[in-house]
Amino acid sequence: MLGRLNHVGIATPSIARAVETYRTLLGADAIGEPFDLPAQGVKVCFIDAPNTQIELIEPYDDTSPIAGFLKKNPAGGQHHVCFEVPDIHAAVADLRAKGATILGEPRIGAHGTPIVFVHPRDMGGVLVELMETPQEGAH
Ligand SMILES: CC[C@@H](C(=O)O)C(=O)SCCNC(=O)CCNC(=O)[C@H](O)C(C)(C)COP(=O)(O)OP(=O)(O)OC[C@H]1O[C@@H](n2cnc3c(N)ncnc32)[C@H](O)[C@@H]1OP(=O)(O)O
Ligand SMILES: [Co+2]
Repeated sequence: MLGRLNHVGIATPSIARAVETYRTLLGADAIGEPFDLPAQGVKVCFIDAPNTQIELIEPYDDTSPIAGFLKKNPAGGQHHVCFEVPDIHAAVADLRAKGATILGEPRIGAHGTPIVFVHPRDMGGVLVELMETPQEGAH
């Protein structure tokens, strides 16, 4: 089931400030345009690294799923890791059969393919996102 690491999600109170940090301290130059994803409650900006992506996420509004995380971590921090899976519904069924808690049902994520989250208590304290592998040619 476990596929490639697609991205590392970083929660931040300000995408603009986080982008500046990655640009000035790490020399990041492949930085996408920020965009809103109200259905997921976040604003998003991708930074390309050679082997994966950094996904900067900022709350879209007060009901954002990352609002609680930022209350506990006001400066932001590492929020989730995302692994690709070939078939999201098969992955969800497999995980549920093994007793894991899946947060909600698969929904379309920032890459346009279905995503779902596994509760951090089942994953050693790490919030894990599973994402159906994009078709060849898509990003
Ligand atoms: C950009 C779109 C999309 C993509 O395509 O990539 C995304 O990535 S969207 C990213 C944001 N969306 C989500 O995170 C959705 C799934 N998350 C949730 O459903 C909730 O955030 C949560 C994981 C259930 C946490 O709910 P919350 O109400 O914020 O927290 P609690 O205070 O109730 O915490 C319960 C428990 O979990 C621990 N926790 C919370 N967040 C994290 C985290 N990011 N990593 C690790 N652990 C986390 C929290 O500390 C609590 O632990 P205990 O105190 O031990 O109970
Ligand atoms: Co993500």
